[in-house]
Formats: sequence, C-alpha cells, structure tokens
Amino acid sequence: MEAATASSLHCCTWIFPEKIGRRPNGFLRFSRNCREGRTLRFNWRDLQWSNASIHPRPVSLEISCSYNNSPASAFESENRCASLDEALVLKKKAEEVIPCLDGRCIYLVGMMGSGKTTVGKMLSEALGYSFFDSDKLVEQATGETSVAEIFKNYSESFFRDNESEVLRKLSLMHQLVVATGGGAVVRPINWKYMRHGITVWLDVPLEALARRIAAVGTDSRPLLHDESGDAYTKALMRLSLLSEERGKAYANADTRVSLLNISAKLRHCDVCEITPTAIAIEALIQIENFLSNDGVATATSP
Ligand SMILES: Nc1ncnc2c1ncn2[C@@H]1O[C@H](COP(=O)(O)OP(=O)(O)O)[C@@H](O)[C@H]1O
Ligand SMILES: O=C(O)C1=C[C@@H](OP(=O)(O)O)[C@@H](O)[C@H](O)C1
Repeated sequence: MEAATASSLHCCTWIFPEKIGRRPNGFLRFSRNCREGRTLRFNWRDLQWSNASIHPRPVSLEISCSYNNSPASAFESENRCASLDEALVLKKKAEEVIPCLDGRCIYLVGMMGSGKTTVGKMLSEALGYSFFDSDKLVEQATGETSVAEIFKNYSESFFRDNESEVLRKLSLMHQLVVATGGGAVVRPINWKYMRHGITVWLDVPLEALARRIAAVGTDSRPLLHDESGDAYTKALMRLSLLSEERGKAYANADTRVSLLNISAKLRHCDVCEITPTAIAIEALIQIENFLSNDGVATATSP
C-alpha cells in the first residue's frame, strides 16, 4: 500500500538559509511516497551548519505524516537541537586555542548573572583546564556558607579583601578557568593579578540579566537583595546602577563577548536564545583573535 506522506520540516533557524529559503511561517513542506513499513530517513549530515560559520544554528526538526489525507500518528518525530553539534564545535575550537593559550588562565568577568560560572565550567571542560569560582573560594577561606553570609556577618570590604587574596593565589597557577565575582573588576589590584592570564568580559544586556536573576531569586546576591518591588524590577534597577559604576572597569578586559553581537551573528531575535555553549565558543574565538593580535585588547564597548 502506498502511503502519501506529507512531512513537515520545521526549523527554528535555518541552517542553509541561502539554499532552503526562509518561509514566513518557518515551515518547509514536502511530500514523498514511501511504502508502508519503510522508514523515511533524512541524512542529518545534510543539515549541518555551513562551514562559513563557526556557530551552528539551533535547529529543531519535527517530522509527521498523514495517510489518505487523514492525520496519522507521527511515525518519527525527533527534536534534535544543535546542542550536540555545538558541543563538537566547542571541543574543536578549544583544541585549536589550547596551543596558543600556552597554559595561561582565563578569567571571566562580568555582571552578576552574566553566566561566568555556567560558561566557565564549559570552557574548562573543553580546554581540559580546572575550574574555580572565586566566590566559592572566598566562602571556603572565610569558613562561611555563602557570600550573603559574609556580607551579613562581616562587610563588603571584608569580602573584597578576601576576594583579592583569592585572585592573588590563583594568579600563581596555570591552566585554570576562573569565574570571578561581578565586583572583582573594581579593585585595580585585582587587574594586576588577572593580567597573568586572559580576561574575558561577558557582556549581557541588563534586561536579560535581570530576567535570569529574577528566575533564581536574589537571596544569594546580597547587592541585589532589596525588600521592595518584584524580583525583576528590583534586579534591573540595581543592575543598572552597578553597570553605570562598573561599565568602564569591565571594558578593561582583554576580550569582550557581547551577547548582542552573537545574537546578530546567529540571527536570533532575543539574546535569551543563545546557549551557554554558543557563548563559550564565542569566548574562544575572541581569545584566539586577541592572541593572534599579539595580545592587543579588543574589549571596547560598541
Ligand atoms: N546563556 C544563558 N542562557 C540562559 N540562562 C543562563 C545562561 N547562562 C547562565 N544562565 C543562568 O543564569 C543564572 C546565572 O548564571 P551564572 O553562571 O551563575 O552567572 P554568574 O556566575 O555570572 O553570576 C543561572 O541560573 C544560569 O543557569
Ligand atoms: O557584583 C558583585 O559585586 C558581586 C557579585 C557576586 O558574584 P557573581 O557575579 O558570581 O554573582 C558576588 O561576588 C557578590 O555577591 C558581589
């Protein structure tokens, strides 16, 4: 029996926009005849990203079929996000960058919630480096359970002194990825320590930061913990003030990873669509550019 199979291929973002063409509704429909019992197969390799772009595009595929114009249950449905492909690109990029890094540490700087910990862990794994979160090291050094407790039981300046001491110790080591605290950039002495390695500024729009922080709550971030207002609004207000104070300090970094730039490159509508892996890939690209530029900083704001 012949089954007229109408399949729909739904791409969140087209991989070969120039070949496939973007449909207004984001769907590409096609028909194929296939015999009952046979599996309709697609060659995933045909759907790889273009070599021209280092960033794979996130893709989701939905395959459904109908029989004699009646909807039939999907014989195959698969969502394959580009996470696997992105992980491979990250690994490959890391292999290229490792020799240029020559064991130098990577220090991630940026506002609270910019993804230093999340992206830092991915980078360390891809590079085969050790990962350290400077907030955690300060907690260990002071014997407190959280940064919030350190602020409450001591003071912000006590925290900052310990943070500087942690960065000093880390600066003596190699092959590390360090997620620094959002305020580490304000003390010039910390730059002296971080200059032993390469500094990467994760530049995330404030609205996206506020959304992330509102989602997890402000309890663990004492500088954002205020009693009035909803979580998003209070986070956004405090972040705006901190960003005004610190904007120039972040721009001291050797390299800048701008989520707005990544989003333009990947043709995303919203920076929230950018995965941490894509950010880690961009960080390695910027590090590579910096190193091939004889270490001349490129982290200036747009
Ligand atoms: N690219 C991303 N997209 C969405 N959420 C993210 C992204 N990166 C980090 N997050 C989330 O944002 C929150 C803060 O991230 P985190 O890595 O702890 O930031 P930081 O170390 O800079 O404070 C976490 O809940 C994390 O899961
Ligand atoms: O921006 C800041 O001044 C701070 C950021 C926090 O780290 P994260 O950036 O990891 O949240 C933590 O060090 C402390 O709450 C102060």
